[in-house]
Amino acid sequence: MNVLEISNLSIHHRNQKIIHSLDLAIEKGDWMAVAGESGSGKTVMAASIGRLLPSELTITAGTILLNSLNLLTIKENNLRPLLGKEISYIFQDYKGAFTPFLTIGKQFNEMLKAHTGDSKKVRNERVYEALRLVGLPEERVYASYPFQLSGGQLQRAAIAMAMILEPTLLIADEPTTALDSLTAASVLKLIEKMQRKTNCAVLFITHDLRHAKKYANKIAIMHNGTIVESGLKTALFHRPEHPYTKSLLSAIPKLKSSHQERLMTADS
Ligand SMILES: Nc1ncnc2c1ncn2[C@@H]1O[C@H](COP(=O)(O)OP(=O)(O)OP(=O)(O)O)[C@@H](O)[C@H]1O
Repeated sequence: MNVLEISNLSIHHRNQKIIHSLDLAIEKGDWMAVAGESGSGKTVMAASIGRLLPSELTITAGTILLNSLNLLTIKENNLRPLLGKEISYIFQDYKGAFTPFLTIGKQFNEMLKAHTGDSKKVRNERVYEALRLVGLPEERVYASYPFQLSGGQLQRAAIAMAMILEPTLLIADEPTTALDSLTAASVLKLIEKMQRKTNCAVLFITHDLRHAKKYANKIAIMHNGTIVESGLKTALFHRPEHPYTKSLLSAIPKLKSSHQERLMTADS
């Protein structure tokens, strides 16, 4: 069954089409990578799912179903509790995941307070466990302000926050672009671990087809505001059909041997 089903989505900026006739389906446990050139509409598409678009962009057609619930027509009051609980986001700008003036622990606590009836003691235990799970020293990070953590630590904390309520859909919009390659690899492995634990669906926006190749089971290729081709990774890599997909694949650096390929994907 599809966790997420986007059908015939169109988004405009005034008279300009940003997204048009876009279809995408993601099943439970899928890691769907969306790749495509800069400006093709990946971020706008991802933001539209949680109705997080800036006001100048308008959804002009389509449906976005999350477990059969149309996110585009439900009332704002009913949508808000789903964000964080059913749909979580991780962004490239991990600094934006946290308010600068509150400790990380306080921000986790507020999140749990908003979505659960847990007591303070239970909330604290859950926060410690969530931070431990992503490999952070829980007591120190709990008491830290965002600026006291490194980029990699902050992105780990952002992942812990995104996953603490075990959402059905995790949307990761270029989560590693701002990180060095070793930290990026560890962050992607962490998302993989969290997905295995919860069996959530992952919508992974990336520039890097090597990341898509390594982590995703399905890939969608975006071009000029729509998805031109999508399907199982193996099929798409071995038998691309759309000319744009073919040109994108041919742009991946050619690898001389499987040994070199292993080296390349190990640090990416
Ligand atoms: N707030 C906005 N107002 C007007 N146009 C916008 C706005 N946000 C995005 N766009 C336009 O929508 C198109 C898609 O942008 P989007 O950020 O989704 O691309 P992208 O594929 O995510 O690119 P990148 O890989 O560089 O992040 C672009 O032409 C962009 O200029």
